[in-house]
Amino acid sequence: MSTESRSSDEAEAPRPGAHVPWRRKGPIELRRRQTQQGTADQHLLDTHGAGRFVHTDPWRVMRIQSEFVEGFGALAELGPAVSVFGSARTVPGSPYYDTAVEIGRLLATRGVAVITGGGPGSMEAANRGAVEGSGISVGLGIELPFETGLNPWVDLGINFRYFFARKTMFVKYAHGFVVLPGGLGTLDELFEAMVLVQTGKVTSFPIVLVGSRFWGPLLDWLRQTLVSEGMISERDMDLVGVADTPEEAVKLVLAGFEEDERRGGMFGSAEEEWADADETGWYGRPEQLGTADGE
Ligand SMILES: C/C(=C\CNc1ncnc2c1ncn2[C@@H]1O[C@H](COP(=O)(O)O)[C@@H](O)[C@H]1O)CO
Repeated sequence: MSTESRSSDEAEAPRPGAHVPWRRKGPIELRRRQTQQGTADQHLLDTHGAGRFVHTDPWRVMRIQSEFVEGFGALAELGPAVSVFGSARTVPGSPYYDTAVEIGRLLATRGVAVITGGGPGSMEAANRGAVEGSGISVGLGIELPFETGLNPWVDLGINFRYFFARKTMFVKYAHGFVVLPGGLGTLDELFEAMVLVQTGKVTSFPIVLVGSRFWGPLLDWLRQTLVSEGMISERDMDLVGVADTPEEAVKLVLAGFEEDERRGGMFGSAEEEWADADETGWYGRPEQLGTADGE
């Protein structure tokens, strides 16, 4: 590049041979005052700076990484599992609570582990059902300002600091979602799952909404507003199924799972999945296919 065509930023860059303080830290190059940050060893050994260092972004990246490592390690051998979502405020003894207990129990008796957010309400209920059904009861807790801790029915619990690391576990280790009535947290989890299926980041992943009375108005809005305004396609409405009983919910969520097992594994070939898409309505669209494992 000629000197004339350089941008003003580039014009400030040191010419070869010009003396400017310069350091390299792995892939990062530092010049001038940026070189005066001290070395990693200095930060580690300097007792005055130690407290501040743990609040830096590189340190946070290590913590984030460790959450993935811990989560992958703890759940790698879980076997077939379904994630169950629903309100943290569902009251024990209420119809929604009892429904969640029964869903957890039915999944457990079918040999399917139950994964929840590990909190109170419908999460606790589903974990309780899993224990009552002699199954595996998993809780992926989240550190919140108002600490609630893992519910007492969690047998395998992991506490996360970061929502996004925790969310990865819900999807990576489950073969489908059951979504009970809930508030913002539940809606967040539902829509994230729908987007992952819609965009082909996960495949053969049934999402079952429990309670047509509760979910009906939302589904009507999706159809009447999002579909009619062209924001989603009519086929996107097939990303979710609706059930009104625990038996129906478990049957729907395991139908996709059993279909997948019949094909010989967690992820049958993408081609096969798309070929079946019209019949089952569970799968996204071939033109949106990313990679089967979402990476
Ligand atoms: C609000 C209360 C406790 C909060 N404790 C939670 N512990 C674990 N996971 C939670 C908690 N709150 C929300 N979640 C996640 O969101 C979904 C429920 O949120 P909603 O807004 O109640 O629908 C749930 O699936 C969790 O993953 C005590 O009242």
